[in-house]
Amino acid sequence: MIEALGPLGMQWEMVVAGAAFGVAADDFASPAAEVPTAAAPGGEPALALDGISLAFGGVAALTGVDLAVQPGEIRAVIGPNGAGKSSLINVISGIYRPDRGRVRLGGRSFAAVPTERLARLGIARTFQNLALFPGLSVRDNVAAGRVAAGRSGVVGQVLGLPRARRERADALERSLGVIEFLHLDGVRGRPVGTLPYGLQKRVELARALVAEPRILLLDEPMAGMTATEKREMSGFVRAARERFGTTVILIEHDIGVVMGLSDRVAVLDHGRKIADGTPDAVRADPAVIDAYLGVAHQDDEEGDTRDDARNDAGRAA
Ligand SMILES: Nc1ncnc2c1ncn2[C@@H]1O[C@H](COP(=O)(O)OP(=O)(O)OP(=O)(O)O)[C@@H](O)[C@H]1O
Repeated sequence: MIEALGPLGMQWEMVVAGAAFGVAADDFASPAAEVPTAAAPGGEPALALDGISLAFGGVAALTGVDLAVQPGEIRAVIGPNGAGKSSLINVISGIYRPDRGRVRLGGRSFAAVPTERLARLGIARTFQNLALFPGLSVRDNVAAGRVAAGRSGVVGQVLGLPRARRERADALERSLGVIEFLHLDGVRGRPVGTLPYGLQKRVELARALVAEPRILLLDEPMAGMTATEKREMSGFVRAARERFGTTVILIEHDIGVVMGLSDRVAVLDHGRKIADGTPDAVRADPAVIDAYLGVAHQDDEEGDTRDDARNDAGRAA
């Protein structure tokens, strides 16, 4: 199957070079920031946040946020604009270092998650704004998601050493499996930039899944999609959880999608977690209704008729 694909040539080297710095930086992670946790067999969450606080200047983005996500759970984080959702996902993926609190992952506790080791910690993510290589094919974009899992390094890749060749073949084979799983076979040779937006978002999901992450962070996976595309995407996220046992944490503005897809929903407001429970419990929670109705009321006063998260959420509450 791999031979039939032909060589990827320079495109593959570009992908490898793009990912190389993250792999090399692994050696420089600060050991002081990482503490083994006491294992709690059977009860250890896939991911836990303990008392996370983060401020930008005088603005408190997150205040004392706790979150425990169980293995295999689909967990949404919602909240009005500016509630702290992106900050939370950026703390989990190591882009932001919290001022206080710790992140527990895979039996380790971190003051700051080492972002260059995300793949090895079993975390993959998608981005709010697409972060694909538009000129590369779907297949090569998806294969790029395997690069950080490789151990041959950029020199081995460029020199075509045996281990690098094996890793490359393995990456392509696994990519084809995920491409088939997400029904992207028909476009696998197409440059990603020529695909409709909804399909590009699906390619991003494929690139995250090919790393076989234990935890998948989805940052607004349905943004800009049509209702049909959102339904399809929800089905693929659910199928991914079922097939790979992946734990999914998603930020999503479409409350209808969130309520239909998630096992549990955490609600942020002004950087604090105000609710956390099943979709039905959260929908009926007076604190959530207050938070969203307050925002909706403010919008009315401003004459704001945007179909954004605040209005969606207000309707849902
Ligand atoms: N890099 C930054 N520099 C300064 N302030 C920031 C930064 N990132 C976030 N903030 C502030 O922190 C607060 C939380 O922002 P955050 O983007 O996490 O919220 P959000 O819930 O993701 O919002 P949205 O739904 O609009 O994306 C806001 O007041 C925001 O202005």
